Amino acid sequence: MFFTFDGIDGAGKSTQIDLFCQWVRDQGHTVTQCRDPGSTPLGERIRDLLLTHDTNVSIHRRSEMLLYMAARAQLVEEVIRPALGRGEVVVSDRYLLANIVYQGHAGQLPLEQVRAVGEITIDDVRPDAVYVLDMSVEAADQRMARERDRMEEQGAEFRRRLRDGYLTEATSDSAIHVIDASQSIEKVHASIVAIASELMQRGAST
Ligand SMILES: Nc1ncnc2c1ncn2[C@@H]1O[C@H](COP(=O)(O)OP(=O)(O)OP(=O)(O)O)[C@@H](O)[C@H]1O
Ligand SMILES: Cc1cn([C@H]2C[C@H](O)[C@@H](COP(=O)(O)O)O2)c(=O)[nH]c1=O
Repeated sequence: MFFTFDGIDGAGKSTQIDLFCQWVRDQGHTVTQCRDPGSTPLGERIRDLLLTHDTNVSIHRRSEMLLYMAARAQLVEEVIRPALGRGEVVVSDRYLLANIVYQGHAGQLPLEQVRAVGEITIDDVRPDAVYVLDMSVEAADQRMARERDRMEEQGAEFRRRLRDGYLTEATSDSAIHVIDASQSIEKVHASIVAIASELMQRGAST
């Protein structure tokens, strides 16, 4: 099975992914954990380009969208598809939804273009569940007591469009589960596990 985690920066993705991967292992499964962009040599180079502050490198929003897409195409072919083929559970820190929301809804590129290129990158490798960790921008900001990367520096208005974008996408895609990330770490984990348990049981019985 394939699970992805997404949401605005600071909502607690890393914390929940670690807990979730451990829970999946405790159920007796082998887990392949990856991040988008990243987790391949090409993807990690692209990640560096996209997230590092470098005044000598300007990145237009369309170039940004395509760089994220290229990293993901490589991730699918080098990591995700092979792991699913081996029968492993794949857990990805972000995936196509982030492209649609960051570069489409918040970056204001035409959504139909982002979706169309996105379909090329994933080549039918779709998550069984997409967890969107949702909380107010102000509360997430308070959790981000660390140095911000290039994407995280885009201001409150951009971040508000991100949150709205995630919530909008969730209304039309039944694979997306919006989780109230303002709850305690344990409660957020329990909500995530409840959904995964049901999906895994359903998968085992078909
Ligand atoms: N439910 C929670 N309640 C209170 N604090 C939390 C909760 N979840 C995470 N935190 C804290 O908030 C901070 C940010 O968490 P984390 O690094 O998991 O989120 P993130 O910034 O979304 O992740 P990423 O680095 O993948 O973008 C950390 O200090 C973490 O301990
Ligand atoms: C996949 C993807 C990601 N982003 C943004 C979202 C984050 O700000 C960074 C990734 O870093 P994190 O460790 O996952 O927080 O990149 C994006 O803008 N578009 C994408 O497709």
